[in-house]
Amino acid sequence: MNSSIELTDVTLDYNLYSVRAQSLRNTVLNMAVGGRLIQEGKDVTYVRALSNVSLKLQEGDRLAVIGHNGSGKTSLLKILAGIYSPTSGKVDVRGRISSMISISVGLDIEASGLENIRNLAMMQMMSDREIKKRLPSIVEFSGLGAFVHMPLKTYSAGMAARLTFSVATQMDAEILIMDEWISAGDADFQKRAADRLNSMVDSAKIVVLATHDYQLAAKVCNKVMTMESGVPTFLGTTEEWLERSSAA
Ligand SMILES: Nc1ncnc2c1ncn2[C@@H]1O[C@H](COP(=O)(O)OP(=O)(O)OP(=O)(O)O)[C@@H](O)[C@H]1O
Repeated sequence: MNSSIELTDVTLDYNLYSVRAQSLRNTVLNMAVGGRLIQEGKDVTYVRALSNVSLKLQEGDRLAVIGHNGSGKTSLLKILAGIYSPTSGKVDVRGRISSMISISVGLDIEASGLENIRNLAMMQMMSDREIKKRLPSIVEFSGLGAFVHMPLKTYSAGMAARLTFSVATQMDAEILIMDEWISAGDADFQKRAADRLNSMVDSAKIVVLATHDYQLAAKVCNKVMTMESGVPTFLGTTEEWLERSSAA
């Protein structure tokens, strides 16, 4: 089966259960940073993080999603990864997805590194057989050694990052969804992490990468989508985008 992504008029609202708009009286409700705050009566009741986003990607496409803080990049990736359903519109994603956005959500600080690796792998939809097969290489790549038997609460931030990265990048993804180019661990680990990410990007059929880094976008991606307040402001090839940016 061919991998593909098709979004049609996708809108995503986050309900806020009413935030008194009076406290926002002196601020402009909709600014360049963040999604659109939607007001009903006196209260702000939801944030429109994505507004009528349509997108078609096929095998070979590497899309960079670029925008200010709060413009909707992560929300879009979460929709693609199936973490959120859209408020309206249609999402059709075909292919095995590896998403490197929400993986650390499933960490259990009381459990050992090894138990956490198993849990995270299960959340990545790996089968028991696959986990068993891949466990040694996940542990080896993490470089955590005997620490994999210790509870996660004894880990430094960098050690925990090594663990999640090692699991997230162990799958053969057809569709790779990334929120920023992950840089985990110390200098030595970062070099190995970059090599692994590069090879994942090479072998994935479709890549979607949210980034603030224009150079990285131009290097890795053949398509670019820019976003402002949840609205796509440009969608085209990287060459077109570079031409526009240099003309602007
Ligand atoms: N759980 C939530 N509840 C309410 N609003 C949210 C929630 N998550 C995100 N938002 C809002 O949705 C909008 C889009 O956020 P999103 O995280 O998608 O932006 P982003 O482009 O990824 O930002 P950044 O570059 O800072 O990571 C923002 O206005 C944000 O305040």
